Amino acid sequence: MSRRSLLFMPGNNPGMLTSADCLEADSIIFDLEDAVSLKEKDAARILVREALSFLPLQGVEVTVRVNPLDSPYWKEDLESIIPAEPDGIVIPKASVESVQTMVKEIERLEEAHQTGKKTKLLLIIESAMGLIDLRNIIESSDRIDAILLGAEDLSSDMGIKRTRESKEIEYARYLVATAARAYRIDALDTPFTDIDDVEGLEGDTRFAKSIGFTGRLAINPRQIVTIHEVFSPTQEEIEEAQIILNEAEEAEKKGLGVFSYKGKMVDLPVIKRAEQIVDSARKWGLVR
Ligand SMILES: CC(=O)SCCNC(=O)CCNC(=O)[C@H](O)C(C)(C)COP(=O)(O)OP(=O)(O)OC[C@H]1O[C@@H](n2cnc3c(N)ncnc32)[C@H](O)[C@@H]1OP(=O)(O)O
Ligand SMILES: O=C([O-])CC(=O)C(=O)O
Ligand SMILES: [Mg+2]
Repeated sequence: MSRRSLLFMPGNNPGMLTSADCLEADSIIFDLEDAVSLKEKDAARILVREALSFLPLQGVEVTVRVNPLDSPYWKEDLESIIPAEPDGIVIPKASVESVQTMVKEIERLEEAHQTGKKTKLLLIIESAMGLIDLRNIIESSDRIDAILLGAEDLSSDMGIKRTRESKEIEYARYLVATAARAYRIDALDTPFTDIDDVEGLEGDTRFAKSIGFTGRLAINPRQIVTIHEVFSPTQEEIEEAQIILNEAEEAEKKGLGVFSYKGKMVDLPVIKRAEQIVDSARKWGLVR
């Protein structure tokens, strides 16, 4: 599954939860972790379970971010949420140990409640250790569908300051994007926290896309349009990709593996990129 946007909603906010399927996000994350205060943990867990069970939630992927392994909440979170069959569980502060322990519990609950579903995992990499152990973490379960970078916790773990320019998280971004692409799973970038800075969001998202991210997290519905615009191919890119694919078909008939288009060489990698563009345009309804 490829997602351009994943919108966070604090799990204790019923008004937001009920808007989940009408905000146009590709995916929603009902949060039980850092957007929910300690006093509200129990209330949020119940509300999210009810939302999953009784809201229509059609046409949008719905996942739940549980609390981390070193908290007293994660087990109760899973016990309450897995029977309500979310599409995925988002594991914060991911490590090999947290993935393996939570997968065991998820499997037990799926079996006990006969959910008939293989819940996907989306992992947040948000510590220095998480970054250097990335490969082992991704290989620790076959349910992992996406890697998310969590730059706020990462900065706090590293003792560094977050800036609008984000130079300080560049290495982490390259690592996460490259590792996720190596395993053919979604590479999802950290949220842009200044919700009023549309220009900043756009520039930062363009950079993320340019190094291999396939989507990013959002914290406010107003950020979705910009994120989708950046992660969707433009009409010009789609038209050019279609022309290249047509020309490639003609070249193939003539037995040519390489040809030129607008003075530039077209060979297999270029054709593959054109296919990717047309596939994603189809997926997002930008072409028939
Ligand atoms: C580092 C991390 O862990 S990030 C992940 C955890 N963080 C979160 O989940 C935060 C989610 N976002 C939010 O709570 C809010 O967007 C805030 C606090 C950042 C800003 O809130 P506001 O200033 O009220 O935003 P804004 O004025 O744009 O809200 C407009 C409308 O959108 C709604 N809205 C805002 N954010 C969201 C959201 N994430 N999901 C759904 N609806 C939302 C508001 O409820 C409001 O609705 P209304 O007009 O019916 O009252
Ligand atoms: O991963 C995220 O989306 C946000 C997060 O938890 C962080 O930045 O610490
Ligand atoms: Mg975090």
